[in-house]
Amino acid sequence: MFPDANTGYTYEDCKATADWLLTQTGLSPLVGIVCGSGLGGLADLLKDQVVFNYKDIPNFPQSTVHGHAGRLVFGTLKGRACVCMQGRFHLYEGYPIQKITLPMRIFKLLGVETVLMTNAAGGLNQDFKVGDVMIIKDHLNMPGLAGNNPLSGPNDERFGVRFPCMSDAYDRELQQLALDVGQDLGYGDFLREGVYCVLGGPSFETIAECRMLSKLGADAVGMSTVHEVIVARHCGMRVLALSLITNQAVMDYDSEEKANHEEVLETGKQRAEQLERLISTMVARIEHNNNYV
Ligand SMILES: O=P(O)(O)O[C@H]1O[C@H](CO)[C@@H](O)[C@H]1O
Ligand SMILES: Nc1nc2[nH]cnc2c(=O)[nH]1
Repeated sequence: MFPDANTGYTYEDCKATADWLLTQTGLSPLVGIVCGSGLGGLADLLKDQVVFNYKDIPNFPQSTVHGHAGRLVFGTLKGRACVCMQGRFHLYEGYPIQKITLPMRIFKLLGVETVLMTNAAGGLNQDFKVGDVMIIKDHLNMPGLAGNNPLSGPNDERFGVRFPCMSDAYDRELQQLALDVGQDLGYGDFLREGVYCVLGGPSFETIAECRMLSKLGADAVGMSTVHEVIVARHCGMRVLALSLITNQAVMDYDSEEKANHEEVLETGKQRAEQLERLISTMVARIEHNNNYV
């Protein structure tokens, strides 16, 4: 379970991949986007695309999950240079945790300052409905609490400090911007804020686990994002993360509901257009001197 120090990539490995990408694209993006399960349509909005299949990128893992296309898309969104992961990596795919978070360090070395992430998640908060979009304000990192943290192993100060702070993991100004943009677009009815809990997966939660996570303060549960957030914050990028509530977590022994990936992808399809508009409007309003227009 504990990552071997040797499974990490060196700064030079990451730099070689970033330089390889920069040479091919000539585009230095300020915004990086990570698409969750079934939410990869966002990448299709980029203009003047340069696309790489993950299998062609040096050091990159492969996407193995349905709903994660496995393409890195460079281009412009609302005139801003962006790079978009159409598909992310998860612990349950069997990759070491340093490997699933490698793209965050590549983002940093490409020049990215702001990372916008999406994911599909189960709703634990009884006030949430399927189709709600939760702005993540904090997380519970279950694999991390058990010792599986992407920063385990030797620390390279060129990326960041040995003991990074996580009380400011989710940028408060970006959260406010998401709320403002959501209100402007008329999405107030389905926009929520809350705490995301990451588990290892791939099995969904038992009823007792859902009840426990809810008591611990989690509003939504999933199998991703947090590892990427930790690595992105370690190297100084600002982060906003959004959870699409694709299913209600089952909390009741009388319930007939059963969590399944098909429902997750189906809800993604239904809300994709609004999520894409929310993110692309945010991209247009992010300023990179740390201000927002
Ligand atoms: O978090 P993303 O990548 O959106 O995917 C979520 O959806 C899958 C389960 O349906 C899991 O991989 C879970 O983490
Ligand atoms: N762990 C977990 N991940 C999800 N991804 C989408 N829905 C869920 C869920 O209910 N549980």
